[in-house]
Amino acid sequence: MAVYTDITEDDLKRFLTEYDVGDLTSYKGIAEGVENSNFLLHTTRDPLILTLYEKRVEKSDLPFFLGLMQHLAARGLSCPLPLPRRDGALLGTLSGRPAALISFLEGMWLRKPEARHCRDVGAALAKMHIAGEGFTLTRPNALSLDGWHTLWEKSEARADEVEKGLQAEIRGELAFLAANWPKDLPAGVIHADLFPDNVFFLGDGLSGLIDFYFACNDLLAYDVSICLNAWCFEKDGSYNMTKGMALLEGYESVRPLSRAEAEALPILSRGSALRFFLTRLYDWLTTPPDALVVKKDPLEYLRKLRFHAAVSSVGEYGLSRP
Ligand SMILES: Nc1ncnc2c1ncn2[C@@H]1O[C@H](COP(=O)(O)OP(=O)(O)OP(=O)(O)O)[C@@H](O)[C@H]1O
Ligand SMILES: N[C@@H](CCO)C(=O)O
Repeated sequence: MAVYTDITEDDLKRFLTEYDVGDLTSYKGIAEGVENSNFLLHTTRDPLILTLYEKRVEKSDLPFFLGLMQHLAARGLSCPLPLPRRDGALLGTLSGRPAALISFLEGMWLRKPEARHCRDVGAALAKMHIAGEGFTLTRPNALSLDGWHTLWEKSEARADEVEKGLQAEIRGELAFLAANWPKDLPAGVIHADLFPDNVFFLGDGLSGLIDFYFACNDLLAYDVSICLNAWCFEKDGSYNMTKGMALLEGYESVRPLSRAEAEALPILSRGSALRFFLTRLYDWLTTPPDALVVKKDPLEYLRKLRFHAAVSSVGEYGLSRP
């Protein structure tokens, strides 16, 4: 589930008086997602999503996230649009949390994506990178090298409870990534969490991208590596070359990767696997057993990290280069 903060009908109705969205007819909590509390609202007009921002979202980052959705939507990317209140603000407060209303995006996320969907995602990611150009607000990636260290310090002492030997392995990995992380690759606004549950399909096509709450400024190819990790591995932990090839072809059909970006994919993928390993490990160790949220397996990302650490050429991802 992801309803950490409950709301009352009275409070919600009062909150909605600040907006020109019609009258509330029904609402319900949305079980999916792990970060924020989401509700689906039906009104006498369009359906809406109400998001209450929770622990990992800094309130000072919200203008970046909401402004980015506006910027991308204005440039033709299909993504939710935050609705302004009558006073023009995009953000209000409900049940003591920062809260926003965003437009409802039609579609469903795919439980079993195929290679053709990976191609669509690659192309959509590249379109997002291009649409993000000219967005004037900036937000450094809080979950890059420094953020990984901070997260790791919170879990390190208990890491071997999850798998013996983890402490030493992750210390070595952090040191390797710090010493070898690429610096001079093209950068811009990245989504940073484009997992299958954040991409909607309708009928045969991709209908839009959601959940921009990790978006930030970072290397564009790092975003590609996040998608390789999230879309191109099978449940048994093996890399699916056909999906990888399709995702990369889709991306390059819109924005070709430079040689330096292509060559950096193994280390970027290693870093992005570590990023999701670390947030999952932290949640694994700190989420109370009675919490209604489904904990995600950190070891899935440790296995992916090990795969990337063993890659010796980008051909192993399905990227053909002369
Ligand atoms: N604009 C939207 N239109 C339609 N449904 C939406 C929209 N935004 C969110 N949802 C629904 O709410 C669910 C959770 O949303 P979202 O992924 O933003 O939550 P989250 O807690 O940030 O999750 P995550 O674990 O992916 O970080 C989605 O899977 C989807 O069902
Ligand atoms: N997409 C993330 C959760 C949200 O950050 C994961 O699967 O670990």
